[in-house]
Amino acid sequence: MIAPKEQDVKIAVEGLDFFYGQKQALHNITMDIRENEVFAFIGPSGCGKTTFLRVLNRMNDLIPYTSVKGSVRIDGQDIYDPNVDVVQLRKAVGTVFQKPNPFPISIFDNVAYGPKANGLKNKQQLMEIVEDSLRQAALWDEVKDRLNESALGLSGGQQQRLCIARVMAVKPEIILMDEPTSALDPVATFKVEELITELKKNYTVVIVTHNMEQAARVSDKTAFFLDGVVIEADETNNIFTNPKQKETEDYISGKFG
Ligand SMILES: Nc1ncnc2c1ncn2[C@@H]1O[C@H](COP(=O)(O)OP(=O)(O)OP(=O)(O)O)[C@@H](O)[C@H]1O
Repeated sequence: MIAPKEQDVKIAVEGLDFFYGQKQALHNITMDIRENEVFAFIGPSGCGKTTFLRVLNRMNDLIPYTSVKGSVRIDGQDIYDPNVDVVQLRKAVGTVFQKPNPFPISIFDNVAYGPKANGLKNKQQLMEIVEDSLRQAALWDEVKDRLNESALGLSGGQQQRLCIARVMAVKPEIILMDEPTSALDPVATFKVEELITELKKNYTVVIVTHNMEQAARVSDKTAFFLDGVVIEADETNNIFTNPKQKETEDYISGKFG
């Protein structure tokens, strides 16, 4: 019998320590995230989930007094190498934030913003990218007749899918999502969760969530963080049904958090 092909490692983190000034927020994290997988980070407030997500596209560089030890490789390349072009890195590794943050311009211009900033002027090509990105974000049918209207007129759930389309438009390889549904109602949350499952066909998705049911629904792998340490990372099913560590079991059974 031929063994199924192992998915390629997309993000390889090794011995990662992270500091805000003197304060160490992440301790010796080693983790592989594979291509076309949805990887969820769970854990109580302040345990370092967002900090670690931001390590993956050097967003923490924007905060002074931070420092990193260890390595993060994407497709084998160390992203903390001084020669890395951070702007290119953040295009390849896009972020969707907790609160939808569309620009106060039209729906079309929101999605076209990145490609235009990269120098694309051809109207036909821009239109194709906008349509394609909105389709991938499962928003096209809802907005195709109002592309020139302000994005601020969309519902919260539509705005979040617009922000996902905006990330898609610059053709990333990895999408980081920091509690992407925490500001959304259950129907909008369901749509974004469906979308995440669809996105993994073409992208690697890393998601921070407070919602354990959400992690169980959308992710292939889950890492449980506690006080800046990854206590356990495994297939999501194992984490929720057969955790190896007592801390994980206590957390998922609601004993703390
Ligand atoms: N800009 C900052 N400066 C100093 N310390 C920070 C900063 N941001 C986060 N921290 C600290 O780093 C630790 C990890 O925070 P982080 O936001 O990564 O946790 P989290 O698990 O994402 O929390 P939450 O679930 O509440 O968003 C916390 O102790 C936090 O206070």
